[in-house]
Amino acid sequence: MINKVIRIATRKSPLALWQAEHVAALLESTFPGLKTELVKMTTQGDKILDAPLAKIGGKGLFVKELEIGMLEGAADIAVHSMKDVPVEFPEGLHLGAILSREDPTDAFVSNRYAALTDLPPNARIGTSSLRRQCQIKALYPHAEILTLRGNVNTRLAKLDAGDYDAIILASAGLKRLGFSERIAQCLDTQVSLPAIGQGAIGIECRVDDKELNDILAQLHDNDTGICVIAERAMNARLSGGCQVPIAGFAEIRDNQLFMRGLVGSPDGRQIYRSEHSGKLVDAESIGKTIAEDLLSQGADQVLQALHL
Ligand SMILES: NCc1[nH]cc(CCC(=O)O)c1CC(=O)O
Repeated sequence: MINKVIRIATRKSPLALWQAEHVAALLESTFPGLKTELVKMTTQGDKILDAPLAKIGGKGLFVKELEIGMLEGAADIAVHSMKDVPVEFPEGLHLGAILSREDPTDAFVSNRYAALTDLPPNARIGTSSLRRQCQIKALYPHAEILTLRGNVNTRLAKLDAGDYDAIILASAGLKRLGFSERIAQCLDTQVSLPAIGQGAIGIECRVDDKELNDILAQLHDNDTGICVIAERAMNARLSGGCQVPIAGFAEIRDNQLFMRGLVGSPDGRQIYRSEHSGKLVDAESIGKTIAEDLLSQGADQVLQALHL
């Protein structure tokens, strides 16, 4: 019996609440006696809905307020989509656990077309992700990419209102919220390489809370953790947030780590790719090697142009 209440900081979007409630249920079922409480917060990323995230600073917009909550003692843990978590943590905080990954792919969602390849050349596609934009434009240079912000439910409503021929969203978010039937096609990772950490949920906590860290360690999924380490090592070397056209996706096959990375220009005209594999214990160096490889191909120029 653990007599303890864990206060979980979360954003208020339906997906954030689903993820926080998922962690609450996991904790309560794994540790009899343990109770949880949700501490609902609003982040900068939730407030600024009219600008593409890339233009308003990107990094950490969805996590900062939750981190301050933990440092000030208003909450014990914060539940995040790993995709939204910057590679550097504030002093005193770290990841206590990463949960097993949900479907990492991007989803093609449309009310008129069954697959990306069915779209007419000048189709209107909704996404505010430069990573998705870059990969779609590389394949379909005539596609028109239109801004699409807001939470998953809002984005589906905008599609239904007829603003777009199709939209691209993370499959994981749609599946978690019960919208699997809205997915026309899960895009192959060769077509749309996912974002670093996509589909994985991370639990952040204070470094110094030993009892809490021991509890969280039991929820940790080792394989997902290794893949996310490799992906984030690539991102650290490229100093990219989730709002730059960077993709990175690691998988474990036959006890080997296999990873692919990509950097491109938003218009899809330049696209650099790299892949490496190796031992699981070398996850971090595999991610870093991919980053070095991309930089040596010319990715640094693409990234610099975006940071101006
Ligand atoms: N940037 C917002 C965000 N952060 C995490 C997810 C999806 C869930 C996940 O990747 O775990 C989404 C929505 C989306 O990209 O469609």
